[in-house]
Amino acid sequence: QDTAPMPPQSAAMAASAPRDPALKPVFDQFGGKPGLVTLMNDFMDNLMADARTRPYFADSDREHIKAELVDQFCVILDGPCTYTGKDMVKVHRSLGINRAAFNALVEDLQTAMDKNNVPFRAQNKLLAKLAPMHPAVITR
Ligand code: HEM
Repeated sequence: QDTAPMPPQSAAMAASAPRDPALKPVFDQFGGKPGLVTLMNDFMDNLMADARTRPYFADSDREHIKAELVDQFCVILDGPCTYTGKDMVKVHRSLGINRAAFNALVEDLQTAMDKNNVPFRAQNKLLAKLAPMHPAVITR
């Protein structure tokens, strides 16, 4: 069908994929949008304290990234937000990110979620949505 909607091809589109209403309780377990703001502060602190990830973020606009991440994760968790940030492929393609750096970032996110008492199952729901994005982010 020429008019059939295309399925998401990659993480580039995942943030704009159809929302999943089953995730609404998970959004609440993250503390809603205020919870995501706090989470992203801790997440970025972890990324900057981690020698594996710090080099990527040291010269970036970290306040801007945090704000975009709040909106993006809010959308992923079916919260009342809109992601207006850049395309995932375009943002990451010149950064030379490998699987080790990706895994390090996920660990730093998990540590931040633990600190914010996000229930383990809710953590896994988010991580399950992020994992398929790796082809958009990893370039080497
Ligand atoms: C699923 C994994 C990831 C997601 C969902 C994600 C999401 C994002 C978002 C939403 C932005 C902001 C986009 C904008 O400015 O409009 C961003 C920027 C950025 N991300 Fe990621 N990211 C991921 C993985 C990574 C990894 C593994 C690294 C490096 C270790 C990384 C490094 C960066 C950097 C340095 C920027 C800023 C780029 C710039 O300002 O030019 N990201 N990311």
